[in-house]
Amino acid sequence: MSALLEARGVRKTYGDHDVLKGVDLSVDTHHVVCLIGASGSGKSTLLRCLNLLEVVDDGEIWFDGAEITDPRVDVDDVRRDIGTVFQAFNLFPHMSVLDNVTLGPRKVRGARRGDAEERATALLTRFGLADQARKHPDALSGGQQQRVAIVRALAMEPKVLLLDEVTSALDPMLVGGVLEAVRELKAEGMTIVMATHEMQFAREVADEVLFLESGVVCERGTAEQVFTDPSDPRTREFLARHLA
Ligand SMILES: Nc1ncnc2c1ncn2[C@@H]1O[C@H](COP(=O)(O)OP(=O)(O)OP(=O)(O)O)[C@@H](O)[C@H]1O
Repeated sequence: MSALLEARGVRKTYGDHDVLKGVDLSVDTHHVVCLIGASGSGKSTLLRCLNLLEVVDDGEIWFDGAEITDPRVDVDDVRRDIGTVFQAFNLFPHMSVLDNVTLGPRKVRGARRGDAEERATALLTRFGLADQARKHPDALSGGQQQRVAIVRALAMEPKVLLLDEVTSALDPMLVGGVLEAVRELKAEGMTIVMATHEMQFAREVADEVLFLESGVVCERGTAEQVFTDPSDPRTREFLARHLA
């Protein structure tokens, strides 16, 4: 079976800074792929290339059997199926939690309000947010807001979820609840690509781990291989600092 989402030789340059230097990535359905690496190594940029928020300078992105970097592709169509959750939750502050979650299904997928609300309520309940549905985001903790952002992405029924440092902006006390939500998604078989600084979590959930340094994938393998027997000295050095 071919991969659901692939990057083939992706290059991205900002000015004279080569941020991605020919990155290959292959994500199978139901797999969790974790991107690890130092700040500035290119993890977020890679995720932004995968959902076409960035235009790649070279290489291709393939999704669901089609090359989506082909200029004839409708970007909005593609993004409907690729859910993305960012470090800063990016909820609409003037809308209730429920409206934040139902907006996409109603406006983009054309769902009826009643159906969208029913589904949103079921998702909010599953992620422990049923009591928050009528509140505005600023009445919620950062961890709750991030779980709403995950629910909002799920409400669009994406085929893959891209998670960009979803716990980095959170108080350490609130990280656990968000990681638990990701754990649940994995258990349900959601396909996920996740950039993270949470090494223990990556080790626990990843089917594959990619270690990026300066826009190059230095190491890739199962979590077991990468975390217990890394072959590249740069990975060893990084993990020695971050697994301590
Ligand atoms: N829009 C942009 N314009 C110019 N440079 C950028 C832009 N976006 C990212 N960069 C640069 O690209 C490099 C990679 O950034 P990126 O955010 O992808 O790294 P990262 O591995 O996700 O880092 P972090 O772990 O801190 O999120 C950094 O040097 C960053 O400054």
